Amino acid sequence: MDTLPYSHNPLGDKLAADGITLLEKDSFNDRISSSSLPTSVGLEVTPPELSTTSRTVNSDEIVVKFENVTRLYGKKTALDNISLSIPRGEIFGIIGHSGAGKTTLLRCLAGLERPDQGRILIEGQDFSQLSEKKLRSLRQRIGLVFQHFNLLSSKTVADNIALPLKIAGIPKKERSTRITELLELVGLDQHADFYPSQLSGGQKQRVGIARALAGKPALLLCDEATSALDPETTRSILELLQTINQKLNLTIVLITHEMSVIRNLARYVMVLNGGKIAEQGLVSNVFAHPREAITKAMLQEIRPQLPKTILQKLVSSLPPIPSTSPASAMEYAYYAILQVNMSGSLIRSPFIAELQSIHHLTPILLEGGISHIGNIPIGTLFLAFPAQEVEQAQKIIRTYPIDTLEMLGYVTFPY
Ligand SMILES: Nc1ncnc2c1ncn2[C@@H]1O[C@H](COP(=O)(O)OP(=O)(O)OP(=O)(O)O)[C@@H](O)[C@H]1O
Repeated sequence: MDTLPYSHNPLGDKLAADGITLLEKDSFNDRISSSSLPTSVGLEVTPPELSTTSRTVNSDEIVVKFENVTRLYGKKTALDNISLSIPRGEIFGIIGHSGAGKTTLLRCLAGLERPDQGRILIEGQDFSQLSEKKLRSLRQRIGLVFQHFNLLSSKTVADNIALPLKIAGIPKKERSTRITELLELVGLDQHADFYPSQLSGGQKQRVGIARALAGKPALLLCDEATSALDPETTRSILELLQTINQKLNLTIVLITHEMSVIRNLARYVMVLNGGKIAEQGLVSNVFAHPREAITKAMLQEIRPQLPKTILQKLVSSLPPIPSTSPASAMEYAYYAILQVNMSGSLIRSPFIAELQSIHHLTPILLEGGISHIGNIPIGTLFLAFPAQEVEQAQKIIRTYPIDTLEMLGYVTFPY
């Protein structure tokens, strides 16, 4: 008898309890009927929640729509008035700390929970109005990828992928063709007869992805799909998800606590905090111009950091000047450190050279780095200026199209 590793995965437990995709722990005996969904009307709308994009989308291109969704657990508001629209073929990331409401949102999205207020529409169908039976068939339009893969250990790779097809009543010959296609898509065509115990973590997740795609879903939900993987394997799984998104024009929702996953894969991001939307929009905009403290804090994960040796020596203000020394001596003994965040063409300009040659400042580059979101470069520089230069330096730097400028404090050199 197979045992699914649900215990590692709270969502897996909850999904198992609700009988979705991985259905019953041993038997997969829930029967899901296949159904075709009506196409929705073709009115021209621009999703207000994605106002950072100028793209105009047909309403029938919106695969997921939340309208003022609130979900309560007793007195606890797990989701508070959430509105979002996800156009077909997009990769949408949802990020937040533990307890932010990510799992609740995913469960609502998967049709496992009904909102207490508001509406959820998948391909124009209102989840909250559907009977259990219709809800089950709508769930078939949703593929789920789990953090801990949730494969059946006594079944081969091919049989794991076959399960949802069997449940959907797909004939054997068709199943076999589909499995061959899926194995090729996920790069496991040589592994059909392997058992999960013979696979690496990344290969197991490839099987999980193939299984989620078996029913040709309209939407792929990935719940911390790479959190159990090492960085190299994470990269290869993110590349696979990107290939799938492009080849199949499949809409993907990523739930994660890692900004690097959002940066590498998603086009849109929603930051959840305490059940509320902190901010949402194009990843390139939100990353370059984070408005909320929670977003800024989460972005620290992927921005370069000031070396610890310098951080430890930072003081927030210049120490009192000893009566025996002239003020200038004290100023000359200290450097002020500025953090400059910038994006786009400024990164490719001779910014530091200009500070020196045109403005006669003497910055020292302490630390820095550039990441790319799509083809937009986003960079951070930590610059040290002699304390007496820092006011002027801030004024001048603010005349450039930077994203943010922060004065971090003072430090003596050599550090
Ligand atoms: N069944 C429940 N009963 C009561 N409170 C709940 C229940 N499920 C979730 N909560 C609460 O709702 C809030 C959101 O929980 P949720 O699991 O959605 O957060 P999360 O962002 O997924 O966190 P994590 O990353 O730790 O899984 C939390 O405060 C949590 O304690």
